[in-house]
Amino acid sequence: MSENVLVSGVPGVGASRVCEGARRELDGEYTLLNVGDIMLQEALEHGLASSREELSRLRIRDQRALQRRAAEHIGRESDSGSLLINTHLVVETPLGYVPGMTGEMLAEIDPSALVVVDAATETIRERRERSERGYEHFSESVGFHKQLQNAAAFSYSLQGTMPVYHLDNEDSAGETSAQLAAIAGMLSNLSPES
Ligand SMILES: Nc1ncnc2c1ncn2[C@@H]1O[C@H](COP(=O)(O)OP(=O)(O)O)[C@@H](O)[C@H]1O
Repeated sequence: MSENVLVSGVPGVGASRVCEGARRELDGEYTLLNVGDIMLQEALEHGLASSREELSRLRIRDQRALQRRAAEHIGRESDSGSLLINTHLVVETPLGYVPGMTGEMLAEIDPSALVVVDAATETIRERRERSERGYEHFSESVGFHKQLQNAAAFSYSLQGTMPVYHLDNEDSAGETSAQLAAIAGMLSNLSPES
């Protein structure tokens, strides 16, 4: 049976790097998808946005439609095997924070586990400054974003049956990747053969 593992982190915490490392360790057992990339691809195809920043500036209604399409895409991908899904549980927009997932998306993706990648607020700020990925449009409210994300994680958990796992990415990203790979591997081993 295939498993879907949702991985979330406040932008800059290192979730992408950790997911990429875990994917390599899992050696083909899981495919890595990034919800933001899928939404951006959909937005490009429909002429709605041409960058991640523009994506977060779309009307909430349009963001919802893109989220729905991304979930459908992921649902189709999960028919072919297990997925590591890098997403944001809480999205920062110029008008405030909005949920990165909806009940409808969760029902479509049906994750087996939700992993929150975490680090100290100051560490996240420093990583944003050092990174070339461009985090300039995010506000300084990293601590608040983290609080919302943690609240969102458990409220999403209540809507389904997935446990929430906390991963500390304060030190070596390689070690955090190995921990994520271990969780994903454990889930695969728990699954009954179908
Ligand atoms: N454990 C870590 N130690 C040091 N730097 C890290 C660690 N994890 C990530 N980084 C760095 O932090 C920056 C943001 O990481 P990235 O994976 O792009 O973040 P996210 O996907 O969470 O926005 C990158 O420059 C990355 O190399």
